[in-house]
This record gives sequence, structure tokens and C-alpha cells, in this order.
Amino acid sequence: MRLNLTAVSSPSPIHCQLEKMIATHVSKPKKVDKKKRRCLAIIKADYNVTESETPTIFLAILNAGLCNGLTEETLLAKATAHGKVSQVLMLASKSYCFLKCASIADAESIFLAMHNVSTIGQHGAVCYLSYVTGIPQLEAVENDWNKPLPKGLILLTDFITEEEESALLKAIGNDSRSNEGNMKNRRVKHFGYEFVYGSNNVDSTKPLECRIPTACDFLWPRFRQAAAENDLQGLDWTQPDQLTVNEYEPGHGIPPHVDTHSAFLDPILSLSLESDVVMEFRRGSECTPLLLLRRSLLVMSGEARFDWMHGIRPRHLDWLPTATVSLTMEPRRKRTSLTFRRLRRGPCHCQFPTLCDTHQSTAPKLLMDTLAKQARYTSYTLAKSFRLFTQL
Ligand SMILES: O=C(O)CCC(=O)C(=O)O
Ligand SMILES: [Fe+2]
Repeated sequence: MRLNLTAVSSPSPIHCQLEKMIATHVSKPKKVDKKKRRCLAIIKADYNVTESETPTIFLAILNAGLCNGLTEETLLAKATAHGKVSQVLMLASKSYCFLKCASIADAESIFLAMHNVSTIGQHGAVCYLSYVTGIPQLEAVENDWNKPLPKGLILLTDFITEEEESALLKAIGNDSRSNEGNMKNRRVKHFGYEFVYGSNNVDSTKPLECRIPTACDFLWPRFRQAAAENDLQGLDWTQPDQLTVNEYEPGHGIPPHVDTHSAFLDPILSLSLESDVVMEFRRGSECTPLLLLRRSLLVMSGEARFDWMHGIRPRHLDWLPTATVSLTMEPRRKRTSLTFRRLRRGPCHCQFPTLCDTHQSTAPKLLMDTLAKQARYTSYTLAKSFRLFTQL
């Protein structure tokens, strides 16, 4: 809503103060026009997207984007308060972004409410909006979702049925023997051996009384059957002896990490229960997302297990590509994952020294902290707000 300040003839001190506050944010029409023209020229050069004189369902936010710290969550919180949004397009290293609205009326209402009003620009500056003729096509956008998966990363979908999922959740939930803990951003339970987060390792001399629940036994032949069906017999499918259960509420996540090389063998298996989530795989500045579907089994082997970190951003929404264009928003729901591993009893002999605690001769915890810190400075396509925690 715009305030008509000129209507007041002799301004009161409060009015003056208000005017001063607003004047620091809202730009004068001439300045707005100049800035808009400059930004529109950049968008035209980058993606051949042009301004529309008349309202359309497409809005460009001209001076706020990932590159100056705007996140999808912030943008959506502002925009959806005024109209329905069907797609958001945030672009890596760009100071602009796009909204596709559900209707022209929604676009008009968002435009009126946000243009030269919403302080979502850098350092609280107001943003400028423009109707545009379309938004860049996904194919034309450098997008993480088009990248190939790390080698050795396999997702076996519909790995268990809904009935099996319910039975597993019941058995895990009812198992009062488990070794439980509350992490900063999730709840964990351990079976077989405890994973000690302080040292990022297990004590192989101290097996827990609570072994992996027998409700999981149907999985062992299923692993071998899946291996045969998917040409994965080259991997070691011996029965796991360690299980970590992670329970994530919406907004929860797990920081980028590699499961300690010297603690566990190859592969690492993770079964997703209750809901989907986007997991990110990172190696240096590379970052590849993967949608872990509910009831799927994630197999991290070889390069994907040893040379890439994996993590889940602590957020309430995930962004997924649609069949047509751009990204769609998926609110997070509670997710439980069962990560099955086999203990390694000796040093790691992998070919991937970068993240290997055996090769690096650095304590696993220290190595992980250093890598997590480094990861903070690499670029993300979808958001820059992933908080990193030094504790897994
Ligand atoms: O939640 C998941 O699927 C992965 C959990 C994980 O990476 C871990 O516990 O090390
Ligand atoms: Fe992990």
C-alpha cells in the first residue's frame, strides 16, 4: 500500500519522521525508471526476455536475486501475501529473478504491493518489478538439475511397499532399546554400533545391545535381488551391522559431510520413509541435487560414497523442476531415513584421498569441519542460505 504523504498540509513531527523513513527506501519515479531500464537491458541481453507494456502473468524482480542474498523463501513470503505464484525462477549469480503468477490479477496485485515498496533488495533497498513477456526456459538456464549424478550414485525407486514402510516405522518407533539423541537439526537413533558425532567415528569394540531390528530382515534378500536386477552385483551387499535412523521435521537437515571413510565400508545405503526430500551432493565447487523419493533406496558407492559430500539443507521448502518449465515448490513434511552401513575394521584403502581421514591423517571431525567451512563459499544455484553446522 502506498501512502499519500503530499495530502498533509502542515506535517506533524511524526509525519516528518515517517516521510523521512519512507524516503530512504522508496525511489523517485525518474530514478526508478532509469534503474528499471538498466536492469531490463541486462535481462534482455542474458535471456532475451523483454518488458511488456501491459500486465502479464510474468514478473521480473529487477534488482534482487540470489547474487545479492535474496532467497526463494523471502521472495515467496512477500509475494504470496498478495497473489498466487505458480513458479519462481532464481538464477545463480544473478541480481534478478522471475515470478510466474497464477493469473494476471494475481500479477497485478503483487506488482502493486511490491514494486518500489518491498525492501527485499540488497541492504534493505526497495525492489523494482516489471511485467515481462515470459521467463527464461529451463533448458536455457544453467541448472543444477540438468547435471549428471556423481558416479556410483544410484536411486532405486519403489524399493519397499507402503505396508513395508509402515511396518518399518512402527518397529523403529517402538524399539525402546535404541541409542537415541537429539541433534541440532534432527533426531537420531543408532542400532548395532553408536556413531559418535564428537569424533565422527564408531567404536568397533563396543557393539550396542540393540542390534538392527529384525523388522529389517526382509531387506537383506531384497538388496541382493535389486543388485541382480540393476546390474549392481559388483558392490558388496553383505548384511549391514550398523543402522542410523534420522528423523527430520520440516526445516531440519544434515550438513554436507562424507560418512567417515575409516568407519564404514562401501556402499552406504539410505532408505527414505514418510516423504521426499532433496539431497545435495557436493565436490569442491560442484553441486548436484537429487530428489530422494519416499520408499526409495539411495546407494552411495565408489566415487559418490568416497569423493562427494552429501547433505540436506535445513529448510521448509524444496524446489523441484517441473516437466514444463522452471521450478515448483514442495513444502517439506516429516521424513525418516534409515542409513545402513557395515563397519570397516582397519584403515581405508580408497582411491579418493581428498575426503579420506586415513589419507589425510587429520582427525575425521577436524577434516569434516574444514570441508564444511570450505563448502560455505561455493556457489549454489537454488539458494545461498544453506547454513552449515560444524556438528553433523
Ligand atoms: O537422511 C539421509 O538420507 C542421510 C543421512 C546421512 O547421510 C547420515 O546419517 O550420514
Ligand atoms: Fe551420511
